[in-house]
Amino acid sequence: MEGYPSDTAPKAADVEPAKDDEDNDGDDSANKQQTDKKGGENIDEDKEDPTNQQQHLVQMLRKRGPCEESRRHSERPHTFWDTQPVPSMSSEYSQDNGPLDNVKTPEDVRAEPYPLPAQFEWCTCDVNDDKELQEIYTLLTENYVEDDDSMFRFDYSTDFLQWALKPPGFLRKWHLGVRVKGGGKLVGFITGIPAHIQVFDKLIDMAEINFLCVHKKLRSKRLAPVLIKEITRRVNCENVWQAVYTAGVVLPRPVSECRYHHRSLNPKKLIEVGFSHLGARMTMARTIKLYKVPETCQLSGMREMRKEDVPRVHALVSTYLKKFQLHPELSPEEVEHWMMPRKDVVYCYVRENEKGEINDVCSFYNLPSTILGHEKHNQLRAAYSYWNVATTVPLQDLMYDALILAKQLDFDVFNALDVMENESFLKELKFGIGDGFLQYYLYNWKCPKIDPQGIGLVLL
Ligand SMILES: CCCCCCCCCCCCCC(=O)SCCNC(=O)CCNC(=O)[C@H](O)C(C)(C)COP(=O)(O)OP(=O)(O)OC[C@H]1O[C@@H](n2cnc3c(N)ncnc32)[C@H](O)[C@@H]1OP(=O)(O)O
Repeated sequence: MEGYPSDTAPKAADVEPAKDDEDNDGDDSANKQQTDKKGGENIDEDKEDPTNQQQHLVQMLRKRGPCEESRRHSERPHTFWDTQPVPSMSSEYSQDNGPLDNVKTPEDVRAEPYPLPAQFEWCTCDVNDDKELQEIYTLLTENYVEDDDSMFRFDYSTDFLQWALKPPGFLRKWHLGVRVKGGGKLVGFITGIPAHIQVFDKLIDMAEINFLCVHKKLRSKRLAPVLIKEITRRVNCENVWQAVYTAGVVLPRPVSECRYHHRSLNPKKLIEVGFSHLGARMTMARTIKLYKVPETCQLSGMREMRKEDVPRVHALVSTYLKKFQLHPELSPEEVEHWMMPRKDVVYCYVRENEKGEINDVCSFYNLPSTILGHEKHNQLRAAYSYWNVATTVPLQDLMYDALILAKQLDFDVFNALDVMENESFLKELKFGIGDGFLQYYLYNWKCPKIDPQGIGLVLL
């Protein structure tokens, strides 16, 4: 997937902290609140109620819908997408749940790769080869998703790419590259990984498509449609006819429109680098205090997930995900792959009770961004909320510990989409709404539109 709130922006909106946020400044101690008030920083002195201001701003942002650029993008003709089996922008959402194309077999699939402009050639990338992995890393780190103002660019690490691209059953030929002819520089990339995705009542073998990237010097030359057609061909050759993907841009046609929310962990740095801004009538000191979290977990029994936890974590996660209209059906091996902690890549914690039982689990992954052209800071350390299941405590309490753990790991910001049951904790835990959308898409599938709360899928 792509994870900036829209291709447009990773930046949190300038949301002033709500008054009740001030009253709940991280360690949730009543004593502390009193001290604060005594301490002379009279947070209630403003005539306008900041709670109302925040709600007003959130409502405005919600009403505004996709940013203007995305809207223009969606209203123009789509030379490529209009030829593909995706619902058109103008049609009503379907009440059915099924494929758009006629049923085909791999024998119907074109045998030869699609032609590329003369100076380029296809390559199948080998992420087990350090040199090739480094080439992919360089292409992405220099050319992948940026915010609208080109202040930040995703910086997926090589370890992250290995993890993202080699789940159980991965196919090397779905790691597709474009090189300058003669084994030259890698200039284009797109990947698929296999997944079983449930959409309403149907379970479908799909490809999850990600990491579409064309070198900056080769933009707007219609290379992306060729990459998409060739990955489609390679996926179809395996008798797979549907795909799921996310993007910041609006294309024909989202099955769901979700939003990122951001929780500052290191507000000073976030403000210094322009990710967020000091709210009106806020000082840096008050902002730092507002976002302070305790040093240690507040729930008892929180510990890192271990290999022997896999069966139980699988049971918890797979039962939980069934609630959502769009979700992956994960095998125990997939849960092990996606959730076992990997340093600097993915973090997963379980809550074990006195009887040694595990009933709650939270996880987040590490996706930093390069900060472009900043003299003091060059990397933004962002944790992204992943699979979280709370059965013995409120989800909010579990996620509060996730924030604490992310802070211990020195993350600057904790990002979460409004998918699954995340709305239940976003406001209380002082997340600010992002300024863009993340669109979810299905390829060769029509179905009713799904609310963010019906989405049980997080793509990397
Ligand atoms: C069954 C199996 C199916 C498998 C496939 C399922 C589909 C998978 C689909 C891919 C899922 C990817 C999931 C992710 O990885 S989302 C991440 C996308 N990557 C980036 O944003 C990185 C930075 N940007 C770039 O590298 C380039 O700008 C890209 C490569 C994005 C476009 O290159 P360029 O800027 O040089 O443009 P062009 O002249 O070659 O081509 C223009 C055409 O491309 C359409 N376009 C632009 N952006 C996207 C986009 N994000 N998804 C789909 N289509 C996109 C655009 O609307 C236009 O078509 P049309 O509007 O005229 O019709």
